[in-house]
Amino acid sequence: MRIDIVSLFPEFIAQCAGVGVVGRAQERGLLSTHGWNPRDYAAGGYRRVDDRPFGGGPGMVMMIEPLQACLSAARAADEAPAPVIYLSPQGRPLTQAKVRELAALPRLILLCGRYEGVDERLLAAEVDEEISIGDYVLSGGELAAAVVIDAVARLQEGALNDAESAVQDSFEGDGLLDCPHYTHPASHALGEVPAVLRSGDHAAIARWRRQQALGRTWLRRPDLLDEAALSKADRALLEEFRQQWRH
Ligand SMILES: c1cc(-c2cnc[nH]2)ccn1
Repeated sequence: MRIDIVSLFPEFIAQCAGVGVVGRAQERGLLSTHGWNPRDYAAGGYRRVDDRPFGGGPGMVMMIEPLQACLSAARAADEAPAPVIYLSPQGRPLTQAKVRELAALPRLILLCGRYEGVDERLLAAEVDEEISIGDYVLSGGELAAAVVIDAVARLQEGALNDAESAVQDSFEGDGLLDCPHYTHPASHALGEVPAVLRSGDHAAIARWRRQQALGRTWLRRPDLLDEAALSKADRALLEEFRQQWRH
């Protein structure tokens, strides 16, 4: 099995993949891992990979272009087809059933975000699946990628010296999924930044972000909604989202 990892810190993954079960699986030729750094595909002297979020707010968002070029290079490195998996809290929870499904593939491409996240247009165009390793926020996707690599390596024939069964951990889920994020450029072949985020109307922006978070949670993780203590305003926003979604 081949795993390509797109990350601003490929050395992190190389360290994790070089020891223990994963290191042994690589030595035995059961698995190979390959790191790709989007900064190597960023234009200009500063090799910029992130920019400020439209609509304001803290942190930075990873830009489309370096990631798109880096993913193209990773894909071209081997003829085997591979799903692109983005590690994020907005993803579907990783379960052992999913690990078994991934472990049976010839190849995976894992995309690790940093900062506030990745421009939503890149995700929409390039990502086949989002996976979360739990309902908490990490500093980036690398630790989650290391978890996926470890879990699928253990299922490679001959990786484990003895018959150990992998245990599926449950997690306490609460809160809502994040809203989509966008950064420069405002216009791109992959689409436009939603106008509200460029309006400068902070109340409208906050409303839109809350509604998107509620709507995404309803669509992707309704189980979390059952747990969340929604205000009257939240319920009205969500109902509006549901109406729009159904039309
Ligand atoms: C996968 C990724 C993440 C994450 C990526 N960047 C910040 N947190 C959290 C949980 N599962």
